[in-house]
Amino acid sequence: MAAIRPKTPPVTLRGLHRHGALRGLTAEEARRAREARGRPDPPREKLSERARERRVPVSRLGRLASFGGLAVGLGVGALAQVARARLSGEGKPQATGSPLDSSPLLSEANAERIVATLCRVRGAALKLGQMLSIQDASFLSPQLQQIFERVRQSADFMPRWQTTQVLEEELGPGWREKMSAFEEMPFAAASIGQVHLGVLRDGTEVAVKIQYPGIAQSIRSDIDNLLSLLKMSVVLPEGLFADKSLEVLQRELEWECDYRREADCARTFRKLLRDDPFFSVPRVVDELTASRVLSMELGSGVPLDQCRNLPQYLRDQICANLLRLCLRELFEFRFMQTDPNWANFLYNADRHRVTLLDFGASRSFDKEFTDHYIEVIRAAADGDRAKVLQKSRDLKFLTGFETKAFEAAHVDAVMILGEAFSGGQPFDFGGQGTARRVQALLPIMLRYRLTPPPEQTYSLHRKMAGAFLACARLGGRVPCRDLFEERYARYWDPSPNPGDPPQIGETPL
Ligand SMILES: Nc1ncnc2c1ncn2[C@@H]1O[C@H](COP(=O)(O)OP(=O)(O)OP(=O)(O)O)[C@@H](O)[C@H]1O
Repeated sequence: MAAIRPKTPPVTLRGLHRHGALRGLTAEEARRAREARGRPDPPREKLSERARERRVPVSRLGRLASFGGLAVGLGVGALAQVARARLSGEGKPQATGSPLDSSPLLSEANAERIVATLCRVRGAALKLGQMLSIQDASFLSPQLQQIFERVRQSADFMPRWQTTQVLEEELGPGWREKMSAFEEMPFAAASIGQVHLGVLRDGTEVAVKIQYPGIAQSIRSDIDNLLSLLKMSVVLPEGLFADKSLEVLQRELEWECDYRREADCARTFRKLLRDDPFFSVPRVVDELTASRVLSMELGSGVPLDQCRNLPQYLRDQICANLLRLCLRELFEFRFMQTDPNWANFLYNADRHRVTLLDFGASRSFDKEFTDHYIEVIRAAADGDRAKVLQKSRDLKFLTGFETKAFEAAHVDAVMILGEAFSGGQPFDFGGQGTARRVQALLPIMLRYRLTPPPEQTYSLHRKMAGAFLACARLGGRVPCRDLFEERYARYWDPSPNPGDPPQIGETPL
């Protein structure tokens, strides 16, 4: 196999196949990749030092009390902040220009309060916070971004008695006998569950995700509580959290709380990606899975945010595969994992492969939707503004009665995204500021939108934006046009492809 040179020429689709993005690394390449990262592979994630053992408030009243306490604390903190500013003669805090602007409520002390409360109640509010924290910096004020980032890194975990209670209720009293070992201390704490290491009787290591109690029942009230708090502290752009988006968010969170559904989605993805040269999906362990417990084989590797120091050619390959996967999910499987959290992609340098995690936010797309959607991208890639407009109407993204200003902003946004798919050269995500340019159009789009976008686009756009952002942060150069052309040709090719995966039918989505 050809040795990899330190500097490789720009990535092309043929190059991807030939030079290895779509195959594993040799032992020597893996060694170099590890060296480039400067340390050996940790076997798995570790809980942040800031995480603390704390009971999750289960009853609605208990959760409300936590939010109420925060509101009072914030008010007091803000008054103190304003008083201090007056006494020291400071003016109003500087506006950042971001749509979610800062206010005295976001002082350092109040930031602490918000972080502590979100970590304690976890659930929907924490999930919403996480979703916001992976947005581009131009959208959230730096203070809010920092708050959510800290929440993301420091969620608390349940005490042992609460963990055991959920395990017994879900798996029965004999759950412990199904494993030869079970680590009492979780190695990851997430918004709606925490993850423990277990070892099956045959020696297989597994990740046992255990849902916090009361989370599923409190989605609606948690979202309402968090939004009231956000509205107290920041100016939310009109239309951003319109009823429709909240409805969609609520439904997605309900899906995420159903671990049986997530297990089904993981099995489906494992089947769909069984021959993929770059991505794998861990096996679901049925006997340790129920509505609030999900066990899967342990994946090894590091989350993508720790791949920023890899050599350029490896980052290019990772990014190309991320986009290849997005296109396959949407236009081949019509089934997509829509949570773009970096932590859901574990890169294993030894195998030069990525293990996919977290299928709770998976959903399917109907053929009529993808038929129109692929043509919107086609038109954008070809620079055809009139067709972008027409296809957006076909997609019901626009009614046809919008103002000219709105139509122009919409087409501009699509064309900016389409740039990635239009050039003959690999697209350099590091240098484009794509997300920032689209964000600049948001005020008009939020203000003049006549119809809520089709339901399927909420999670799709979150995923696409997340994938673009991941590629930008990794500074990847990707032959997007080639990837799209290949997918487009296959999409409209009537002859069944021998390599095509089976159609999904069994997953209730
Ligand atoms: N099979 C696995 N192998 C290795 N690590 C795992 C596995 N499953 C989960 N984890 C770890 O646990 C973390 C949380 O798991 P997961 O993302 O499935 O939970 P979640 O509640 O959906 O989290 P989030 O709120 O981050 O979306 C992952 O980011 C990863 O670090």
